[in-house]
Amino acid sequence: GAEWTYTGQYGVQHWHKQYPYCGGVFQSPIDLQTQLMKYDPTMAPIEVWNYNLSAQEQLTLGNNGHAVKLSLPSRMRISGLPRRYSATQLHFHWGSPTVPGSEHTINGKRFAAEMHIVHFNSDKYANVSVAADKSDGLAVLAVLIEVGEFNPAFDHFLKFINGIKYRDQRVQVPAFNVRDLLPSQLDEYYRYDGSLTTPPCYPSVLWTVFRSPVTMSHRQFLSLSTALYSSRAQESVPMPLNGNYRTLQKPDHRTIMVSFLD
Ligand SMILES: NS(=O)(=O)c1cc(-c2ccccc2)cc(-c2ccccc2)c1
Ligand SMILES: [Zn+2]
Repeated sequence: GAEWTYTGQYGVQHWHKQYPYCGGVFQSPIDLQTQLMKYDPTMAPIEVWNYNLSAQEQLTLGNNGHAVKLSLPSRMRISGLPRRYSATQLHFHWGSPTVPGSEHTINGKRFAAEMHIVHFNSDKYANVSVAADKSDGLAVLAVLIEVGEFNPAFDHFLKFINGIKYRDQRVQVPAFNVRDLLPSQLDEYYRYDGSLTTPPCYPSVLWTVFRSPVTMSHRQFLSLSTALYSSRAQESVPMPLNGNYRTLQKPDHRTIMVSFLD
């Protein structure tokens, strides 16, 4: 599609001109505020299937100019949701080394970064392209990231990040256990109906935001937040890729279901 960025003349306030849904309802991300929350005792722990990929398999790590993304095989699945969803990719949103850049906030607290594992409703749709604009098409697992303890799981792809510094660069990386990127507890999460947080902003995402953040070390976070450019290698002026998080959207009278009581 046409160009879009996070700042400037094609920044987040302008997306709706090229992508009408971006100006629509049920947009993401939102601030997960206590007063919008409702405990739902029927929300089961999220279960992941086939997340433990073997190192013999290779995944494509790419820089699409807006984020760093890792392709995932569709046999990776999640359950504990109203339907069964198959994975397609994971990617990250961050700020800068000194400015936090998660997309969702919790009672106004913004975290250093946020990882999204994108799944599509494989019970109902043949592939993610068909599912992407359907109201029951996508389910995204969101993991909030804080700077703290070193996390070896992130190094499975961070050690290759200098191979994809520029837009449209891709490398193959050995697969690994993607479960290790998730918090240890998958039973406590926020749930709401929302949208893609990038154009075309389809209102097609069942969001699951885990309550517990994960950590990566400051050195790992510097690598994620300073290694990439949104410009292509041959462009004369390199444009650092950071601050790739959308502004908070209106709650639009949505209720945020929570799987925990305290
Ligand atoms: N942030 S997100 O989770 O809502 C999201 C989902 C998908 C997505 C991916 C596959 C199928 C369908 C939707 C793609 C992006 C994206 C991020 C950076 C640049 C361009 C697109 C972002
Ligand atoms: Zn995302």
